[in-house]
Amino acid sequence: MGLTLEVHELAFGYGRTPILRGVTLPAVRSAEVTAVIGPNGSGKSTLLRCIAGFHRVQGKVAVSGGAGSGDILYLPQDPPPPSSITVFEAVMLALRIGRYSGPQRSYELQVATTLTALGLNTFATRRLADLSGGQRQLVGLAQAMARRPGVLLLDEPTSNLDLRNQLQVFRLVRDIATTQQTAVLTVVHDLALAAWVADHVVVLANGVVHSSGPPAEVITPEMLRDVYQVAGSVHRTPDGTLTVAVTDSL
Ligand SMILES: Nc1ncnc2c1ncn2[C@@H]1O[C@H](COP(=O)(O)OP(=O)(O)OP(=O)(O)O)[C@@H](O)[C@H]1O
Repeated sequence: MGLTLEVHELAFGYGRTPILRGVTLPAVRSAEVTAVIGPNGSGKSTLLRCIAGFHRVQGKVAVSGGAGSGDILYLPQDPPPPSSITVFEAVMLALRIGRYSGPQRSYELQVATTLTALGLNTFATRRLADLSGGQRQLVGLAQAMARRPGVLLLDEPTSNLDLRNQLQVFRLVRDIATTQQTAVLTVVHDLALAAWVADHVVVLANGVVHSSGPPAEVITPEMLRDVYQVAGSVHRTPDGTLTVAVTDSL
C-alpha cells in the first residue's frame, strides 16, 4: 500500500497575522501529483513550509501507510546557491544523505542516470557557480530526485525555466511520482501546466482552500473571476488538455 499525506484544519500565522486558516487538503497519495495554485501572497509557500515542519502549526499534518520512506522533502523556490562544487558532486551529496544504498559504482550510475533524465549530463563537471539560475534549479530537482523522499514538496519548480524545460521538469515530476511511488505536492503558477501535470488541484485564496478536485472541475472561468479577478475562458481539447486564456482583468 502506498503512503498518504494528510493535512487537516491547518492554521498558521507569522506573529499575530493569520496566514493559513483551516486548510484541509484532499489526501496526497503516493504516485499522484497534487498541484497548489492561487494568487501571489495567498499562502502557497507558507503551506508547503508548514507541511515540511518549518513552522509550529495548529491542526494535523501526518504521513501514513507506505512500506518505504515516509520522509518529507521540501524543495524551495530558490535554486541551490552558486557554490564551487560540481553538478555531479552536488547530486552525489544528495544521494548519500537520501535513502539510496548500494556499492560506490551504483551510486555513480544513479547520479549519471538522474543527470541524464534532467538533461544535465553535459554539465556534470561544471561548478554550480558557473551555471545559470535555471540550470541550478534543475540541479536542485536532481538532488531532490536522488534522495527519493516519500513525500516531495515542490515550490514552483519551474519558476526560472524556459518553456521546454518547464514541460520536461513536469514530465519528470510525473515520472518520479509513478516510478518512485512518491506523493508529490507542487506549487504551480501556470494553470495550464497545473492541469497538465496534476491529478488533483487545490486552489488557495487568502489563506483558505477555495476549491479542490480534478483539474477540469476546479480550473473554470468562475474560479478565474473569483480567485484571480480576471475574465478568462477554459477549453478542453479532444485529447483532454486544458487551455486557459485570460482576456481581461476585472
Ligand atoms: N517570513 C514572513 N514573515 C511575515 N510574513 C510573511 C513571511 N513570509 C511570507 N509572509 C506573508 O505571508 C503571506 C503568504 O506568503 P506566501 O509566500 O506563502 O505566499 P505565496 O502564495 O507563496 O506567494 P507567491 O505566489 O508570491 O510566491 C504573504 O502576505 C506574505 O507577505
